[in-house]
Amino acid sequence: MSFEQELNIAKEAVRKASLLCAAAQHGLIDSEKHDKADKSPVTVADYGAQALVLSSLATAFPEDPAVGEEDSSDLRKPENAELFSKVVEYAQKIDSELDADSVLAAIDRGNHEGGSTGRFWTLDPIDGTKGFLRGEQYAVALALIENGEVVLGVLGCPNLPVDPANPNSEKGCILYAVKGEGAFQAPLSDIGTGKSISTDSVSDPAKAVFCESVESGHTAHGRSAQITEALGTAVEPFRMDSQCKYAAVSRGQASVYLRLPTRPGYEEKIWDHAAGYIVLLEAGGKICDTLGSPLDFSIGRTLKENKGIVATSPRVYEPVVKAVVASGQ
Ligand SMILES: Nc1ncnc2c1ncn2[C@@H]1O[C@H](COP(=O)(O)O)[C@@H](OP(=O)(O)O)[C@H]1O
Ligand SMILES: [Mg+2]
Ligand SMILES: [Mg+2]
Ligand SMILES: [Mg+2]
Repeated sequence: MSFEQELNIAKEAVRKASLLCAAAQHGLIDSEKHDKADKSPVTVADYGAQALVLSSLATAFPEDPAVGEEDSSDLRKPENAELFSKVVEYAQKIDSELDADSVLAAIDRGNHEGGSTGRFWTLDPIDGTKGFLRGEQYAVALALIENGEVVLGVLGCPNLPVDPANPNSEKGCILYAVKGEGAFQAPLSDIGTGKSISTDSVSDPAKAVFCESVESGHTAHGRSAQITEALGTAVEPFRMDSQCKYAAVSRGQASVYLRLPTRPGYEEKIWDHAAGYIVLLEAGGKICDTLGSPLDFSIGRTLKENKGIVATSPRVYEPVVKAVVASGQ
């Protein structure tokens, strides 16, 4: 098996970060969250999870750079001292060797620019922070990119039921994939016991189950309703936060994940997609952007050459992409 050590380290790092997030989600108080300069939310758990994952990677692979969503600039400001001390407190509960300086240093290992040569990790410590704050779905998403191609991905989904058919089953899944080796899921409580997962085999797009973001600012809900109608289904997409949508398509719970741009200049971030992308491809799925172009992870921190996302099980791919392209911008 290729990337065996990388996969083991990545799974364990995502498991630990998922534990931190789950511990923080219940009863999160105002002083544990913050608005970034772009007005998007961040919490002690986003920072703590980035510190845990990037410090594990720094120990195991000191030469590997990382592209992480968060940086420490706000945490270093005197007015955020309380937020910072909570981050350190949460991180130390999981890894007692971390202190204030090592938390800041680990977070700032995420400052790499990405690109097309060599290898780097990309991390979204909490994808779906808005879902996390609502007590709903979120994911810890970690991927390895080599020469511009995603080669490994791990998704920690602490609130996702282990059995897609049973919403009351144990909650907390880890999904993972290495390029060319299939996709797997294990309960977060026992990450050594992965079972192979695959997409559904629905071929009639009118029977396809669609999913999309909860947030109307992140995807155009009206346009997806038009697309499903054009494909002959009256059922609108179900809504779920984060890369759990890639998990849903990868394990046959949904056939299609649509992400339709809400404003022209927005560039999707590589950490919002890399881990879900490789898990989905290895589960048998297909993916492109809303113009039908392949996703390009080789040009920096964003997917700036792409517009939105269309991710599907294999047999509905062509009709769905055709309908999305026909629905215009
Ligand atoms: N205008 C926009 N269009 C698309 N995605 C956006 C967006 N503004 C923010 N996002 C991204 O949407 C992600 C959440 O995805 P979803 O909507 O599927 O739950 C956020 O990740 P974070 O929560 O990590 O910041 C953020 O990066
Ligand atoms: Mg964010
Ligand atoms: Mg994200
Ligand atoms: Mg995030």
